[in-house]
Amino acid sequence: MTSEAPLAAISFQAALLDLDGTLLDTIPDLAAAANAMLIELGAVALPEADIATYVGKGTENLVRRCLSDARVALPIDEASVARALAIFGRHYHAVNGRAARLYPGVVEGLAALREQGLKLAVVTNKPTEFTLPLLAHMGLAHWFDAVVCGDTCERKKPDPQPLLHACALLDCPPQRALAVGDSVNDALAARAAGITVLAVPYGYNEGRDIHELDIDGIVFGIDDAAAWAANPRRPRKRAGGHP
Ligand SMILES: O=C(O)COP(=O)(O)O
Repeated sequence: MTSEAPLAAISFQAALLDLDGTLLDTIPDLAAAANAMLIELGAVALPEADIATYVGKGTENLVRRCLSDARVALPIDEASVARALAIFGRHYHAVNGRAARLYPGVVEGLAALREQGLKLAVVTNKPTEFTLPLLAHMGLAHWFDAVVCGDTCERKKPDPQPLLHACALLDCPPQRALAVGDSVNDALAARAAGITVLAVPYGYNEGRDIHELDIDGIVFGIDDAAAWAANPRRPRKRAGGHP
């Protein structure tokens, strides 16, 4: 496909869905665990809205960004980060899924994508130890033919490796896959993998505006993404262009 080709020419075989900020609002649980960690380390708690901007590049990055926040200023040498990560993990396991909420249209959208014959995968930077229990707890696990987590591949999003791994697991050429995410990590990973990518506006995107992203369109939920997949309605934009 060239950058000018109409997207209507694509018949998608798989949807690769981001988790945090796309399928589920996980910020209340992530923030509760991060703040329990900070308090245990003798630091102040941070506002949930600020912690939300630290989500998207995996758990270790979230912990490092909390420790190095100017209001916290805890050491970020390897031993300190490893200790903080263990504390965060203990707290997150205790609350994972407790306050998490499905975004509107997720179940309807997953059903519609399946109805269209697409295989479904979750591709998240969240580690496996938290992802699998969360999908089970939220009643989502049965929808997915593959789950690729932050520690499944050598590299995380924004590297294309996890999306390409999901394509291989689903036996789907990248050109026939549709990624849906909420952040720059999803957009960059998909572009590098040659995968069509949509973004939802209600997620985290590290506090940035999704209009800055190089993507193929904005959709307002997974139900809207399914409608888009059935009838791609916007031409692919050049790098830097708005959707
Ligand atoms: O940083 C995270 O753990 C969240 O990752 P995700 O947005 O790729 O699901």
